[in-house]
Amino acid sequence: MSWNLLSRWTGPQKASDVAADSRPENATTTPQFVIQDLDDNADDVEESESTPKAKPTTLETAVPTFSLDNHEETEHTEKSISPPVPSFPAPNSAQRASSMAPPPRPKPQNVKSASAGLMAPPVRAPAVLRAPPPSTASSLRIPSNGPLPNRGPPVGSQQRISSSLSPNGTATSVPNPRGKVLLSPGHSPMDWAALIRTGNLAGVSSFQRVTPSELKRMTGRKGKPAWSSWNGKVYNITPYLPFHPGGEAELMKAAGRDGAKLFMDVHPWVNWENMLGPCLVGVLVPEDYRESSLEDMD
Ligand code: HEM
Repeated sequence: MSWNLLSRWTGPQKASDVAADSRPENATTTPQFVIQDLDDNADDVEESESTPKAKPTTLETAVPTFSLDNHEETEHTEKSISPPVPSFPAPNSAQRASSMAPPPRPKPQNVKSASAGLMAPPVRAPAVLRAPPPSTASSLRIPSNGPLPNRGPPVGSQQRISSSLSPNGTATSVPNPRGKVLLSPGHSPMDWAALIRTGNLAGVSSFQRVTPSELKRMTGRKGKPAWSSWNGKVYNITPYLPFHPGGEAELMKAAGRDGAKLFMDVHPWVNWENMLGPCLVGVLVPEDYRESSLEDMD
């Protein structure tokens, strides 16, 4: 059956050329029949050539079961199967050869009475291993002389004298960002307040009429006093120079001229007239005051 069909499928003839009597009873010209027959043919070939084929087989050996009773036996089996754990680095390896030797074990101290339970005192290192004494050139060494850090200005210095109370117990000024200066002892604002209570500090015997040219000559230099005008009045600022918190140089800028603008630019809150009242020399008069006054008398 199979051989006849095979010769026809492979030949050039059509299915209609095949004789009706040569067809099997259930044979048709549809491909399904052909495929079915091919399958049958393949089975025949396989069976005839005995190609190895997987076949369901029944297990002849029983499935092993485990129980707690044979625990030791199982462990032993695993140990014997698993490979030995290698130590790292492996012996004779480069890592092992180059690695540092383990630190030596500390030698037991000479403990006289171990039963006492006390630790032995630390062993002093040999002198060659100890740090050398600090040399005089070391910049880290605390200086034996001079001011120590965070201990304030040196004793007897100007900063220490004027930074707190003065020797006579009065407050003194300290430098600050505004431009205050250090005042010498005995020249605090309190000292000035005490001084102006004593009387006249103008340096003149009587009230003066001061012309601008006269004011200009009173510069505080070449033995002359320092005068300055404020609101038409002339003041002798010479005695106040060492008491001025802004410094003598600053105050001297107003000498021989009107000091109102300089004064108000720096400290408009300060009361000039109250502070320099006993220093009042006189009033500022026009330059031709004498001539005009003489003319008025005529
Ligand atoms: C002639 C009359 C003057 C008097 C009575 C006087 C008085 C004072 C006083 C009481 C202070 C302390 C102010 C404070 O603590 O707040 C002071 C500070 C100062 N004064 Fe005068 N002063 C005078 C003129 C001047 C002039 C003419 C200048 C500048 C040209 C000047 C420059 C300063 C400066 C820079 C300070 C320090 C900064 C400050 O304290 O604000 N002063 N003066």
